Amino acid sequence: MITAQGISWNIGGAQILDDISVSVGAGELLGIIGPNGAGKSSLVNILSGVRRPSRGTISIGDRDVTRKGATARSRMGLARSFQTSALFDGLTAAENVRLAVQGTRPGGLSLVRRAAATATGETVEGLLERVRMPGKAGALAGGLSHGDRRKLELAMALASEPSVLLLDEPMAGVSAEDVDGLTTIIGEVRDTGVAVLMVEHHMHVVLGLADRVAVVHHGKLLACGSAGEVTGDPEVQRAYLGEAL
Ligand SMILES: Nc1ncnc2c1ncn2[C@@H]1O[C@H](COP(=O)(O)OP(=O)(O)OP(=O)(O)O)[C@@H](O)[C@H]1O
Repeated sequence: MITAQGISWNIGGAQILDDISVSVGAGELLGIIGPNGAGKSSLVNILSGVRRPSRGTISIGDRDVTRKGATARSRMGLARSFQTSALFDGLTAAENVRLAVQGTRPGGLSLVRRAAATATGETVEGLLERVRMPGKAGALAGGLSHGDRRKLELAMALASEPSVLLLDEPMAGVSAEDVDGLTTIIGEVRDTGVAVLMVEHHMHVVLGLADRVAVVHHGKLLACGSAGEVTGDPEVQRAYLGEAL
């Protein structure tokens, strides 16, 4: 569904990404792991169109979107969540989701967007149910726990019924209990046929949930394969020296 080929990114004289190629198919979850500063968020920014790569190409479906911006890519079925919160704290959970749903309406539809999105889209209530927050529709976003805020952000990212979902640390700062809940929800999203690319530091989550895992280190793709393949890779083990894999 989304393919990046030979992506390099230089900025301010520094090479942040070096010849990275990854792809995620429909109904597949690719986990991206790597030490701090490895270039994971930079890769998500380039895939979503927030940043332009110095070299390489990006396709959504069979369309080359390398020169398309974030808005055009979102019209083609791409959605993302951010490492930092993008919620309106003074609005309720339902109001936040409603804004996200309304934001998806004016854009034109494309062939790549999932067929389900050609209808009016899921209702706000449906999205809140999907992230297990039906009872919190009226709660102010600013008063929600970290876990619920992450779920709400996920509901908002799902408002456009994306075919490709990019998640940048969707479980950052949440309790262990909420990590389990979010893991289940993200797995369900993948199982509906969405191509999910997830950057995440919770190693046990990535290794348990991802169909394939890509390891980024110093801007390079160190390994990509099943959880067993990457954890058994000596180069990956060296990159994570001292950390449990
Ligand atoms: N706009 C920018 N200008 C200059 N350097 C940048 C820019 N964006 C990112 N970098 C640098 O690129 C490197 C990779 O950053 P990035 O945020 O992609 O890493 P990361 O793997 O997501 O890290 P973390 O796990 O800590 O979030 C870092 O050294 C960062 O300082």
